[in-house]
Amino acid sequence: MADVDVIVLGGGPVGENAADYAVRAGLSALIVESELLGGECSFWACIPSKTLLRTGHAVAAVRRLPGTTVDFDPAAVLARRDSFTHDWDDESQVQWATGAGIRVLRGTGRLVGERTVEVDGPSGRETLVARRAVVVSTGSVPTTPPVPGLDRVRTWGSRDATSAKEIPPRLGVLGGGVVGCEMAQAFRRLGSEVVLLQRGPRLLPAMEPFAGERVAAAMRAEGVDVRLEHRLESVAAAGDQIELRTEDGTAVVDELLVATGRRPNTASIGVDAVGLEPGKPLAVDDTGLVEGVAGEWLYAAGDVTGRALLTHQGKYAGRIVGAAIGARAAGEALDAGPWGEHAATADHVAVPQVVFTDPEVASAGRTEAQARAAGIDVRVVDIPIAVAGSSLQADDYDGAARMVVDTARGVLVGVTFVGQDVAEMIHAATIAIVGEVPLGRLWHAVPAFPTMSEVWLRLLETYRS
Ligand SMILES: Cc1cc2nc3c(=O)[nH]c(=O)nc-3n(C[C@H](O)[C@H](O)[C@H](O)COP(=O)(O)OP(=O)(O)OC[C@H]3O[C@@H](n4cnc5c(N)ncnc54)[C@H](O)[C@@H]3O)c2cc1C
Ligand SMILES: NC(=O)c1ccc[n+]([C@@H]2O[C@H](COP(=O)([O-])OP(=O)(O)OC[C@H]3O[C@@H](n4cnc5c(N)ncnc54)[C@H](O)[C@@H]3O)[C@@H](O)[C@H]2O)c1
Repeated sequence: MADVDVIVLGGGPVGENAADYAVRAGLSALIVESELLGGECSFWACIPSKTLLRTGHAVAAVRRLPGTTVDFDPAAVLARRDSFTHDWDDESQVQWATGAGIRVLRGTGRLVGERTVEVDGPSGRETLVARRAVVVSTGSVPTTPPVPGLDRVRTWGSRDATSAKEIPPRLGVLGGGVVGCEMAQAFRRLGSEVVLLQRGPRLLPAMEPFAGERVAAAMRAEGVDVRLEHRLESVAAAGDQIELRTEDGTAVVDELLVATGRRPNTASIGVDAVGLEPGKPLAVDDTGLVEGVAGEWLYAAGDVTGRALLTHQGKYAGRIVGAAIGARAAGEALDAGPWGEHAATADHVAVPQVVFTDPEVASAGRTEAQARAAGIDVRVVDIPIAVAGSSLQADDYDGAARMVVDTARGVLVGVTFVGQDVAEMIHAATIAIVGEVPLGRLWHAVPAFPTMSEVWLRLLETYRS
């Protein structure tokens, strides 16, 4: 038994937020964590991957200005990565949790019944029963495609790439999604020869087409061998190396990063004990309640729901879940309508994402194709990013902006920027989409001169002309 209101299964960024917001709502919370508190994001994903990219981008930015000479030491980049991951020690996160009033239990948990979790930990097996709710936030795991030989050679997953202690002379990357693109460029800039195989016609296929096209062009210009429409037919060990066989030849690499997507981590967490199918995402309503389980006690948030595999969006869902559990426990009516306090409405229409390549890709809301598929009449405005702010930022600044407008409502439904340093501009788009700011009013939001945000003025001028 556990003397606790809420048990959170999985202490990644999402579980931490759900527990924190349950405690803020006056409940007690306990996180069960099998590896490191802070999860994939802090130790193997967002944070280490961005440290591997950041120095290379800063160096490239400086080189775009005349009169500069700059170089960097890959070993120092790896050391900075190690400091951000605290050498894969979660003590500071445990201190945060304790300070926030959250209990942490080390061990591997699984659902065994209503509000009941069994945990195998260092001191044996325990069965815990939550008074109010269980939140599942066990994240996602990488998928492996059925390529002959792949199971018989040494491969890297994203964890191996982000925690690498040495830079391989030749790196193969299978998959041209976000992980594949970010890691291909990071390792290229750290000194690897990189070959990237993408089965489809474009990199970053979930984003606007020009995003992947520009990232591919930039990576090729710096020597990444980007092969589109490329099927990896088989893989074989070649001594200590790995031979990749494709329809038009072979490539030999020292390491092969498989970055072909992720699936929700529900295969062995006991969802069958509550009538759900293992391996499938946990479908939730907008308050985070798991669909198909009676009694309003089982919630889920983050990657495990398959909604938006992004830390910020999962944390948003975690905050909503914690608050919703608190409100239900207090007998309060939930504010669960669109944009209500207890509804993750933004998941459907206003998700921001940044791909931290150079050029960066920053998007919010829907792509043109997604908007049209949702039945929205759209007008699309495409312009280069060519304002005083961008020309000051870098010589020969090369960027592109797209705005997708719902013509019936006169509001933005999607924005994408591609270019150096565009990440920090995307929050304005998120605000305009969430706030459903009429374009007539947005016209009065005057961007400061000479910033890159003047691209907003050009987008609106083009739309009005
Ligand atoms: C290489 C890479 C880079 C990324 N970069 C970004 C980025 O820049 N920005 C961004 O927004 N997103 C990024 N993501 C996505 C981001 O990492 C995830 O969306 C985020 O980590 C999801 O958080 P989560 O809490 O749902 O799951 P996780 O972070 O995966 O946490 C789940 C936790 O549950 C624990 N757990 C699992 N099963 C059990 C069990 N049975 N018992 C107890 N504990 C368990 C795990 O040990 C883990 O700590 C990246 C992903 C990858 C792979
Ligand atoms: N900066 C960020 O926000 C960030 C960074 C990294 C990861 N993430 C998140 O992590 C998730 C997982 O990323 P991911 O890149 O692993 O998955 P993904 O789904 O984004 O991309 C996988 C890619 O692999 C390709 N692919 C699949 N099978 C293949 C095969 N057999 N051969 C060649 N190509 C193949 C797909 O066409 C796709 O482009 C993403 O959904 C993303 O949201 C976010």
